[in-house]
Amino acid sequence: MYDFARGPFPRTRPRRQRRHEWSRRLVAESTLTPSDLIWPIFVHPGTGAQAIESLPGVERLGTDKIVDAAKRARDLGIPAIAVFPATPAELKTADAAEATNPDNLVCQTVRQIKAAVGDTLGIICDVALDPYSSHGHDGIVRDGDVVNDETVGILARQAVVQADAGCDIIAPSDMMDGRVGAIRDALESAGHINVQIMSYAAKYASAFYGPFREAVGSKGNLGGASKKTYQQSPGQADEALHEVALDLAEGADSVMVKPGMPYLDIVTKVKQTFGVPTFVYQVSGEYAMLSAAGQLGWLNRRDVALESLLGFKRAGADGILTYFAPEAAQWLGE
Ligand SMILES: NCC(=O)CCC(=O)O
Ligand SMILES: [Mg+2]
Repeated sequence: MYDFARGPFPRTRPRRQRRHEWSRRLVAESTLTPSDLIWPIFVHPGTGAQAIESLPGVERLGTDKIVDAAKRARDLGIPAIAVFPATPAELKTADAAEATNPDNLVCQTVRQIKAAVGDTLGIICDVALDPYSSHGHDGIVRDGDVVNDETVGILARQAVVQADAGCDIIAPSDMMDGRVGAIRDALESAGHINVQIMSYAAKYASAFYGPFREAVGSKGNLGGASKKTYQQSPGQADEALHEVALDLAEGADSVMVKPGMPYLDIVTKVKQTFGVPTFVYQVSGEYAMLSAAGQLGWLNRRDVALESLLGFKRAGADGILTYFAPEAAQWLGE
């Protein structure tokens, strides 16, 4: 029928299905649940909680706080946490020896959490030297170069001490070539055949990591130096697929893209190309940006956080590392 006063009636009206909340739910293509979230937690060797100025709402947790945080994660339905240490300055050295100390802060924390929650919560540990090195780089520096193969040998030992402590998922974030294969071999040789590897396969040399470096105290160590000789340049997409292919061939169980929001196209490409568990890290700068706008009243914290997380799911991510994890899980449960 044609109404000459009003023009043609659209036969297809996408708005029909948007009219009611039940209908929007019924046609929803992507959903977000607490099971999609991984909570990165900062730990320090003392007691009490320390604020992190550039990450409002995020704290470094002392030894008396960490078990409660782990239980909170579990009770909120968050499947796994990632533990990051703020290593005291006096333990940082050029050779990052503390990284392979079986009694370092991360290993102690993992043992403490596992003793309390067992296998009801997964624990992820980063493998990289930056929280332990006096120069702030992820690897060993020789003549100004971050040397690959020598670093890989240390990373493999770091992975084994973390697995010995009870870590469930080893997450190499260093971007050295060949480290996934070396870590896999080292884990197998040490009997850790069921310890997973979640590889930071496509990690970009990004300006969004600033607040994290404040949180683990590596900012001053790094000074103005960049990580561009090992992390990917922001314009690279094919190279990300190459990196993912290499890490899968070397034995990674899952892969990660990092940062998140500026790299959603990479998440989609990785998921569509490989069809493997694909994670994305909504990094500290992304959290800081959304939090700051929320504090200023320019954006609604809850709404932008949940929208950004759902966006990662729509892009193809199977899970998201995010500092919003406990808050988001709580919002999702309301
Ligand atoms: N390896 C973990 C990180 O580097 C996190 C970066 C961030 O949240 O900015
Ligand atoms: Mg690589």
